[in-house]
Amino acid sequence: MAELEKALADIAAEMAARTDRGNVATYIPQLGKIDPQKFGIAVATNDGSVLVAGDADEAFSIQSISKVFTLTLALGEVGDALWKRVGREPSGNPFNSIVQLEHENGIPRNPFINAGAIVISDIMLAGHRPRETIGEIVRFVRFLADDDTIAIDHAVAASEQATGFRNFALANYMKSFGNLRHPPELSLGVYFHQCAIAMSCRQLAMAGRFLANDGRHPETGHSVVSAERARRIASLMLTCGHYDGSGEFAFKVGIPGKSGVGGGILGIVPGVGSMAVWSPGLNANGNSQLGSIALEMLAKAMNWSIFAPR
Ligand SMILES: NC(=O)CC[C@H](N)C(=O)O
Repeated sequence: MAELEKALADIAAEMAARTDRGNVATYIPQLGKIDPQKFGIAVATNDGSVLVAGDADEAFSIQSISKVFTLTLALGEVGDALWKRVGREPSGNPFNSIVQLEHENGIPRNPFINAGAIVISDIMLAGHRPRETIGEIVRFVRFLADDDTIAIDHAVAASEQATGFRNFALANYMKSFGNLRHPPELSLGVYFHQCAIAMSCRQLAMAGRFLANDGRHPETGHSVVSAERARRIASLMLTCGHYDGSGEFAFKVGIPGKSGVGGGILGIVPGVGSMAVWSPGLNANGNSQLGSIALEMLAKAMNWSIFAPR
C-alpha cells in the first residue's frame, strides 16, 4: 500500500508541473470553463482501501464514462438482445463520427461511441419517461459508488442540449434506419443528462469496483452483474473505450479504460481494483492528455498491465 501511495503522490506532483496539458473541450461551452490545471487521481482496491492524490474529491463532468454504467444497466434490462442493435467492434473513428452508420444499417460499431450510447439510452427508455430513466441511471451510479451525493450538473446538460448538433444528426440518422424506438429528442434527453453526471475521481473509482471484482460489489459481496458480463464490459473498454485512441491506450497503459471529454478516465485492473484520473485538457482523440500519461505511469509503477503475468 505504501508503494501505491507513493506512486500516486509522485504522479500528482509530476502532473502539476507539466505544461503539455492538451485542450479543454469547448464544443460543450460549459466544459470550456474548467481550469486545465486541475489534476486528480484515485484508486479503490478490491481489498477495500481507497487512495487518492491531487484534486481527487472535486466533481467533474463524467461525460462518456457514463456509457459504461448505462451499458451495464441496459444489459441487465434486455440481456444479449442488445447486441442486435449495437456492435462490439472498435470504430477506428472519432467518438462523434457518422460515416460508418450509412453502410452499416444504422447499427453503431460499439456502445462507447456516441451513436452506440444513444441507442443504449433508447433501449433504456422502453416503458419509461425520460426523467424516470435518468433517475434510474443516477440511482445506479450512487449505489455503485456508495454515495448519495452524486448528482447531475444541469448547466452542463443544458449546454450540451443547446449545442449537440452532431448528436442530433446521429440520432435522427439512426431513427431513419429504425434503430431508435423513441423520438430522437427523448433518447437524446437521456443521453445528455447521463453525460452531465458530475463525480469526483474518488466516486468514480468506487463506482468501477464491480468491474474489477468479477461483477460483485466488493463491500457487500452482492452481484451487480455476472462475472462473465463484467469481463465482457471490461473487454469492450479495452478495445473501444478510447475511440480511435483505443489501440494506443491499450498499447501504452494495458488496462481496460473509458474516457470522457470532461477529462476523466475510469480504469479497471481485474482482480486488483478500479481507478479514476482527471485532467481536463484533451489530446487529439478527445481523451485526457495527462490522464492517459498518468495511468501509463501508474500501470508501469504497479505492474498492472493486464498482459503482465501474475
Ligand atoms: N467523448 C465524450 O465524452 C463525448 C460525450 C459528449 N457528451 C458528446 O456527446 O459529445
